[in-house]
Amino acid sequence: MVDFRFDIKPLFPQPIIKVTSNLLPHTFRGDRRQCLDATSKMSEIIDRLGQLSATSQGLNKPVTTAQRLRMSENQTIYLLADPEAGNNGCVIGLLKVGTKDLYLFDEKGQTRKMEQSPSILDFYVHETRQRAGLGKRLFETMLSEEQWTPPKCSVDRPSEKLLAFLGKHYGLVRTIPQANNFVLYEGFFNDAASQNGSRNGHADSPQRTKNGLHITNSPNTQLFGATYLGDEADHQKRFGRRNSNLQQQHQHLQQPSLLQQITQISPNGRYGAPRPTCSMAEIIHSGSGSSSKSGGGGSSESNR
Ligand SMILES: CC(=O)SCCNC(=O)CCNC(=O)[C@H](O)C(C)(C)COP(=O)(O)OP(=O)(O)OC[C@H]1O[C@@H](n2cnc3c(N)ncnc32)[C@H](O)[C@@H]1OP(=O)(O)O
Repeated sequence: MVDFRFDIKPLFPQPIIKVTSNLLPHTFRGDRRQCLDATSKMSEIIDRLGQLSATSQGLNKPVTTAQRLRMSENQTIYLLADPEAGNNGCVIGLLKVGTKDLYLFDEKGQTRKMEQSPSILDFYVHETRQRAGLGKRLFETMLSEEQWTPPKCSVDRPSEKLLAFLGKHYGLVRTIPQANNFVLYEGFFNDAASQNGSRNGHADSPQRTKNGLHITNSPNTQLFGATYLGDEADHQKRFGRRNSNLQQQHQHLQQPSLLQQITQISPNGRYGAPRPTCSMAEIIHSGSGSSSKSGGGGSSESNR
């Protein structure tokens, strides 16, 4: 468990607090001096937990820092503490979520732009307290506060532990292959609400031209060309199964002008630095025939 040189109790009047870009607990009340003191301590807590999370995931730099949260407009960190542990209390876990504008493939392989899509960005429970239900407690609090449901959340390159967590607690197993590092589950695009991804989310409906081609200004379209939106049978007749479509996309990528475009929209954040392979997400992505480095819209938080 993570303790600090200062008493965390004043910052944690309850075990789970929310922190946004002002770097103050959502419960905070105080004058200017207290505010400065609280932000400084919160920064220390966030940086420490962010670093521990990165280390446990084998990342070479943290996805979560106080500085990044301060610069963000739509991210929230949930922190779980045990204020009564030891002399000063200790912090046990962190969950960072936010909304992202993402270009995503739906179940039919059609590109959709999802605006303000709910995303799980970083999640960590201290090693000494894992598998005791604390992750679920943190996650449930987040779902209730954000008014999200699990299938409507995209997950930024989940670790094997997180994949297992989502499978166990929420029955999320079947994924929809993507060309970026976000993992989506079946149900993401379902029903009227999911057309919006969530209360916040909003999907651009694809525009169909006379010849059935779907053209948007999305990175997927820029990279792979327009997508055919005809009936499934017709689709298969024209293009064969999705694999052969992806093969065509791959050939399309060989063209120099497209390679240049890829460079121009080369990923940042999570994509920015090398990371050891061999996570389940890696298997899912390679199984879909798509490259996790081929863009697809929406910046990942780090290179998980
Ligand atoms: C977008 C991202 O943030 S990706 C990165 C996710 N974070 C990490 O991988 C960091 C290391 N892991 C952790 O911090 C934690 O394991 C978390 C946050 C994923 C889950 O928190 P926990 O408190 O362990 O979750 P909780 O106790 O509620 O649920 C337990 C379930 O999570 C999964 N899980 C947790 N730890 C493990 C593990 N070591 N191996 C496999 N599955 C695990 C399992 O499904 C487990 O159920 P089980 O014990 O019956 O097999």
